[in-house]
Amino acid sequence: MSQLRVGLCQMLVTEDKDVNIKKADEMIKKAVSSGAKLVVLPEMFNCPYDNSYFPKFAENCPEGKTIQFMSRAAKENNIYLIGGSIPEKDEKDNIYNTSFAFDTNGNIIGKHRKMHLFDIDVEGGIRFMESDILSKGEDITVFDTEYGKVGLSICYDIRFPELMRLMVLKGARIIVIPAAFNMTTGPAHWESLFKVRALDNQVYMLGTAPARNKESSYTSYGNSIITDPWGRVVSKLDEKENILIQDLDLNMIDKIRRELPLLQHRRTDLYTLDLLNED
Ligand SMILES: NC(=O)CC(=O)C(=O)O
Repeated sequence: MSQLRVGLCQMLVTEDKDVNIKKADEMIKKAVSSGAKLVVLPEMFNCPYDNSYFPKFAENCPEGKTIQFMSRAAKENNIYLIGGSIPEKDEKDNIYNTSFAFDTNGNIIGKHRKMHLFDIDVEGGIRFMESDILSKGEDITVFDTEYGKVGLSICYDIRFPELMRLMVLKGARIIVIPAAFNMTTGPAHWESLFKVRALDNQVYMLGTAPARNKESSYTSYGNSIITDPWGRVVSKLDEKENILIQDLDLNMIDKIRRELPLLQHRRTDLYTLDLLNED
């Protein structure tokens, strides 16, 4: 398959989980009616991005209400669905920021627990400490689709080039990043990060953010974005609720990797990037 139409749902997240699920359902259907075959939701799409909400909104896998909804939505709409992220609770009550990916039959084909927690304190800007509540994920996530391998990470994970490169070494041709940058780091870093990660790794990068909600404690930057393997911004939203629909030319990945063989030119005789603890 050389073409893939994707739909990035930049939805407004509220304090009501049911309202959020309903909104996600409507936006997925709209993306599908525009021809999207892979649909992406934003980080923490069922819950305000705020530590105080995570325990209350957290769900166990696979029985959680949001997880069941996502599986149904993927199957009913015959799409690959990357379910942004939600607070996920394990059997020991540890809470993770987790992204679930579903195939067209509603099966979970990927599950990424945010690996790098967002603990920052910028003078005159934002302070956020995910690790006060959340636990770290341990696994790199790459899964197969009929369009090729897809890598999945969440928000702050994009700042770690080693993780992005490891996904590419595992075969990722598209990297999906459900995210929620803010009004300090968004204007400064969002677009540059998507451009440089696409350029370095010669992949499509897809970033889906929540729409900006001025009433929430954490203000999302929005600006959902797609960058291509040449490092260009292909398409981008502003801060408002909307769906970004875009065709990806998957042949471009091979063309650029052939013409400018960065991945082959790595000096692996001099340096390596090792994945520790691989199963
Ligand atoms: N919210 C995040 O995880 C990351 C973020 O906003 C940033 O890296 O900036």
